[in-house]
Amino acid sequence: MSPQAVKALEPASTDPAFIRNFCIIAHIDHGKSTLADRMLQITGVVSDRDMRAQYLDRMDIERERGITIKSQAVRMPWSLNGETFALNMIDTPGHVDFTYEVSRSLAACEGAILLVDAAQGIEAQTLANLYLALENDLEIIPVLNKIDLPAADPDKYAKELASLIGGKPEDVLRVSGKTGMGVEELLDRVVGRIPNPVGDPDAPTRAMIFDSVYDTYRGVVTYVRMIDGQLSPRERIQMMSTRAVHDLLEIGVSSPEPTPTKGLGVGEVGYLITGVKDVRQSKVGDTVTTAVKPATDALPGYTDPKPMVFSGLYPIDGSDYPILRDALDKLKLSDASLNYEPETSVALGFGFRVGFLGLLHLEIVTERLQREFDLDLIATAPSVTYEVKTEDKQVVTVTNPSEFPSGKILEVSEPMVKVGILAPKDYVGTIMELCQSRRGALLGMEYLGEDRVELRYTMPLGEIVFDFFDHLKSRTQGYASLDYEPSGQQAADLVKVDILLQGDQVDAFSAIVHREKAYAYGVLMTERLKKLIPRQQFEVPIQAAIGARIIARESVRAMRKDVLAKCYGGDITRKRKLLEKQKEGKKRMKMVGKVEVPQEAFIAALSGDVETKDKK
Ligand SMILES: Nc1nc2c(ncn2[C@@H]2O[C@H](COP(=O)(O)OP(=O)(O)OP(=O)(O)O)[C@@H](O)[C@H]2O)c(=O)[nH]1
Repeated sequence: MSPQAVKALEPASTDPAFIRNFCIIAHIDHGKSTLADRMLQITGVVSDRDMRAQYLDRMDIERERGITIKSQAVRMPWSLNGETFALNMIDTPGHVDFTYEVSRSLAACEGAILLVDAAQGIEAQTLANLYLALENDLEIIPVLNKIDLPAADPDKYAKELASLIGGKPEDVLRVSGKTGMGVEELLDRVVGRIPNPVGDPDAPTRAMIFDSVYDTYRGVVTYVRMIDGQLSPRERIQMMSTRAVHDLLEIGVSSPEPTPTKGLGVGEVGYLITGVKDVRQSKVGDTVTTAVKPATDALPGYTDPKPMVFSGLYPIDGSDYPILRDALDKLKLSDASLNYEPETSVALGFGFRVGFLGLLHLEIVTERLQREFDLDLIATAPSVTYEVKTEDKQVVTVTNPSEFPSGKILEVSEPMVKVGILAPKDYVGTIMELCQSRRGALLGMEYLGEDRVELRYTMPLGEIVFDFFDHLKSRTQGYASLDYEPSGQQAADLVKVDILLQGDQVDAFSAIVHREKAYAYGVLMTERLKKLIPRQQFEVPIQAAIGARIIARESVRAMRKDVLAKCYGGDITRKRKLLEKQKEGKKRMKMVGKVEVPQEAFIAALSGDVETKDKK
């Protein structure tokens, strides 16, 4: 390990004046992880030999998708004017779904590097993360990245950034995370511009939990930011929300691997291991204090984010249900934004209704469950929360279409979001057309610099969660970027469309859609299921209905003869092989009433991609 790296491991001097806590925030793909890589190398924490791209992106999914999902904290040493500082840097995710991760990282810092791709300029997430950082009173250091790119236009975007956050264009730093150019000057600016953390070393200890990860070998690893007092190894600590007391088995810093130190003082960022295996003992936002001299007031915790999208998760093999429950408990530890509760479906059996921050969050969680816990799952179509007022003035909250009350409905209201879309001005027309088709109402349009426009809409969340982002990207050659935030509920003419097989309703295929789109949904689903359901010994009528009214129908014709008919008199092995094949096939079937529906029918019928296949 390099001398600097060894230096980084010593706990910072008790004087927090030599500590700087900062994060890197930006729009997705503007280069946070690559810049973090260069910082790890330039400060000597990771040698050139050990360096690999996106070093801090730990999860396979992060590395495969090239996106950051979990905020990783790392300590780096940096000297300026003969003094050595401990820089605690937090790399953050850029996607709109992971704003919660960003907001937790920001609360542990005093400053933020606002990174903008010098070839793309300011994007929706740049603005969204900037507003979050300003809400946390962070010192902002504006930086243009990727200035090595031929398409980079730093002069143009320095002006844009300066007009956005104040200051002069010449104050905007210009770096390349790829080549390392300008990064040393940036580290100097971090030391010079970001205030050091403040706190009372003699007050009762208080540390804020800003992340926690479940490690199969070490149990729960809790990441904290020290506010007051200090923590030492072997100390007995207390979680203020549960009053639970634990022995501190290990305390240290990530530099970038977890490395034990002699303790943590005011302003420091590090990790604690207590050997606890129960995932609920270490809640993000909780305050850690010492058992011997506990603090009286807990720190302001995080507000758990409101899930924006719901989907039913069901194990394909019903006996995997307990494994799914434990897996969700474990994921919840490292992803506090995950909300779930048991749910049953006539067609799919026992599962969970899971709340996510957005579609990418849904995809990532489903992928993590399949990969880290070897679970084969069906995810029902994503839906949002509706408030349904019935004739007797009761208001029913519906997060699953099957909860939609039957009988006379007085009003249905749906969640709305305020949408911000940034794109080159040439795409304004196609974007407005798309938003209009999703029941969007234009709030305003502003020019940012000469050729970019920010469009603001209110739109039903239900019109965004499925494929709006994909359509927005494909209509604008990927140039448009999107951000949204909740903006209350609004009444709308919504109906529940049911799908019936042989007259039996299949709850997994029900959906709540706007009346104007009900017929199209019914036709789409009946046509799709006709392609996916194999022929049976009898005809299978497939119908779409609103209440008792049938709005679309298809049917799967009966199989003409017994599958063995053609081999009577044939040799016994062939007959046995055919029966074996038929039995194998049955294993993958879900019985819905008397109809055998293959698993892939549910998956294909519920996933958006079949829609695009249809379109193609
Ligand atoms: N030419 C050039 N490419 C860069 C530079 N920095 C990053 N990239 C490339 O830009 C892409 C995104 O880089 P990342 O560092 O993963 O971006 P990110 O902001 O961390 O992405 P998320 O974590 O998903 O938000 C990668 O292909 C990088 O190789 C740079 O300074 N110059």
